[in-house]
Amino acid sequence: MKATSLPLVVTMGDPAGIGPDITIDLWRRRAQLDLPPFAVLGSPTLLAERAKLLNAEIAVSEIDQVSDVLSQAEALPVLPLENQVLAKPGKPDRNNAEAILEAIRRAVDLTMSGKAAAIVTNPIAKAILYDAGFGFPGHTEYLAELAKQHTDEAHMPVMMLAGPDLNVVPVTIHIPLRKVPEQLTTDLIVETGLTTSCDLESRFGISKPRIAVAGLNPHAGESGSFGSEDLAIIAPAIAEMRAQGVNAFGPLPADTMFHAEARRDYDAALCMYHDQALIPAKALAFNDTVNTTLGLPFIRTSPDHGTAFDIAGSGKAHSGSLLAAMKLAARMAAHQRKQRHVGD
Ligand SMILES: NC(=O)c1ccc[n+]([C@@H]2O[C@H](COP(=O)([O-])OP(=O)(O)OC[C@H]3O[C@@H](n4cnc5c(N)ncnc54)[C@H](O)[C@@H]3O)[C@@H](O)[C@H]2O)c1
Ligand SMILES: N[C@H](C(=O)O)[C@H](O)COP(=O)(O)O
Repeated sequence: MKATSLPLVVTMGDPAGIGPDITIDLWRRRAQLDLPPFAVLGSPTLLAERAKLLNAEIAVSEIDQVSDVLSQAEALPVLPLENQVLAKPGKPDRNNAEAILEAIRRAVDLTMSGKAAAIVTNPIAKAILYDAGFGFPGHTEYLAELAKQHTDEAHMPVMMLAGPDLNVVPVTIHIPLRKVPEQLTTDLIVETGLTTSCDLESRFGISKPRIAVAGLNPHAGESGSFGSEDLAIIAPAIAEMRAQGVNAFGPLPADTMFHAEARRDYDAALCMYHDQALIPAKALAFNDTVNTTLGLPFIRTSPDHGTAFDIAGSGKAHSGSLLAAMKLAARMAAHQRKQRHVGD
């Protein structure tokens, strides 16, 4: 494994999903994959059982602190959770909710206290957590709340799906489609665009990132004939972003902005709702795209897929997106370290 100054922390995700499977698969192939060092926040027993089920000949070791990762390379290093984890693959259980959330909380604590370089989250099933009283739509919004608890400042989290040939940002995220027009405001688009531009520069090293802004309606509204939001809400947001120094342009008709030639013109596409952004990203590169949260005081990445309960424990889960998430987290952490050195 590649030496970086601090390891990553990888959360267990829903233990009944494919998080354990893909984590085990990457560990099994760690030498050939040149993985950054990492510790899993999860259940050593569950991971050992899942490895056995998958016929993966790996050892699992319980560690006390993240730094123990650096001195042992033989067994998958796991920081055990205080909450109990009992899970059968493919059978989500709300009794695991506390453990799932504990892993996320502790990952933030470890990263904010400087013991880990970045957080990589395995997928969670949101409905299970809602049943158990979880009050946030997903990781993205929960991580912003945890960041606030650490810093006493509000943070607006921005979801970006980063793929080999396409970065997309949904301005509205986990809301019903019918609520998109009412929640889409010029201010929200501007704030999302500013964070995207700033973090593409500071975390990805892209100088003066080009931000293509999608329209909401067919043909970006066809001059107002197919809807008013493109002219009344999105165009003023682009003007404001440009006034604040962001290299933004649009609104573009969403159906023609994702083909290969169009993608060469921008570094990220700012999209108006979840599926407008995530469909092209996942269609182009499902196994290589990473979900990352911008706008927070720590680095977080995640695979672009969900818990895939239908294939958990079967050996069919592709681990490419988790691999890409780990590598991107390590790359962003290294970039941040380099920038801090320059600033010293
Ligand atoms: N980062 C996250 O925590 C995250 C991301 C997306 C969805 N989810 C959650 O996951 C749950 C299930 O969501 P879904 O069914 O819409 O999406 P999903 O990504 O879990 O599954 C969609 C389909 O893709 C397949 N698939 C997914 N990942 C795969 C992989 N790595 N290898 C091979 N096949 C794979 C699944 O078997 C399934 O057929 C939901 O509760 C959702 O909220 C979580
Ligand atoms: N919207 C994401 C997707 O569909 O891939 C997913 O739900 C993950 O969201 P969080 O990272 O907020 O859990």
